[in-house]
Amino acid sequence: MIELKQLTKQYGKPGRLTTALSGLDLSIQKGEIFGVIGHSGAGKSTLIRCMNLLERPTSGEVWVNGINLTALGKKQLQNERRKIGMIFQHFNLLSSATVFDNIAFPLRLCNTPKSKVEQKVGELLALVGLEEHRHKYPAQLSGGQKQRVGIARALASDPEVLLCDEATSALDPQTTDSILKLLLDINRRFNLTIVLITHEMHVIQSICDRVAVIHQGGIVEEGPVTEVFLKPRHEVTRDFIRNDQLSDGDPFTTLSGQPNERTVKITFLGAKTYESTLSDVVRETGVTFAILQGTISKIKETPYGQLIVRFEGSPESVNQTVVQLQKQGLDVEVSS
Ligand SMILES: Nc1ncnc2c1ncn2[C@@H]1O[C@H](COP(=O)(O)OP(=O)(O)OP(=O)(O)O)[C@@H](O)[C@H]1O
Repeated sequence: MIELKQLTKQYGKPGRLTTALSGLDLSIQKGEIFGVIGHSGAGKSTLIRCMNLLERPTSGEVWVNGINLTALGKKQLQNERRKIGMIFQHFNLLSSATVFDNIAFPLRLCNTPKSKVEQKVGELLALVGLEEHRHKYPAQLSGGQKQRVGIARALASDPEVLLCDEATSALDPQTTDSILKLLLDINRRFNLTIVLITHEMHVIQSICDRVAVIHQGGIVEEGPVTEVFLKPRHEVTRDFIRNDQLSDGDPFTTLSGQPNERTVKITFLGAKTYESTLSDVVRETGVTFAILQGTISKIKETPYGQLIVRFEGSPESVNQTVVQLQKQGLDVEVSS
């Protein structure tokens, strides 16, 4: 659906160049919600703005729906851009236009008949839950309502892709969740491909199917959110997860065990999260355990659990416990 090939973007003049993206490759499938996470300055905004050529890459190609946007002339690019909606952190609404007129703007731009504009904007207002606010101006709306207008406006031209540039970063946690829910609903109803950039792991965890971690203009880790979130490989990814869980130290890496103790990290995914595997196995092997840290939560709709426990028992019975847990399909990592 979206293919970025060897994308490079440099700003500035020769001799004083900043490289925002360096030879980045990325592939996003139709109908998925794809998140890009990275720290400030990593290149997120540049990346998402290159996807509709709001920002022209210095080199490389941007393919959307089988069309190489980077090779198109002005007119053709304008046509293709209509299929790519975008929403922004600060909403970018026209302050002197009503909610209705903001949403109608892209339709009027391409000379849509008045009755069709009325009908389409009416449908979009219902979709984003703003029917009662159609005559208000942006200044009379809350942040969440403004973003709903932004979403409705982005959907007016029936796009195939929706790009979200830090769309919830200016909102409080509750409003963020309601906007994320709306995006998920739109994704499912219309099979709309959604690409979002964020610096918040919570956003990725709530609605994304896959995630890429961007650092210094390149992708350092990429995969299904369940994999990247539960088994982060890159230090930057681990950083995001640690900060998100507000943990002030990981007992898995900071505690050293006694000879008859072993610290292990057990990861439960899906239905296994709610099964009694751990207590069944230790009852059999005679090992005792203390829970040092634990989380049970969801990644999108998939439940998961992660426990850091200290097993105590003979080395043989502890080893047997680990093997048994793995046999039951749990992911068990033993601290070295
Ligand atoms: N118009 C510009 N001119 C010069 N340098 C720029 C421009 N836009 C971005 N940069 C630089 O490119 C790099 C990537 O910036 P970008 O805004 O894409 O990062 P980001 O991950 O979106 O950061 P943030 O989360 O702070 O918005 C940074 O070093 C930034 O200073």
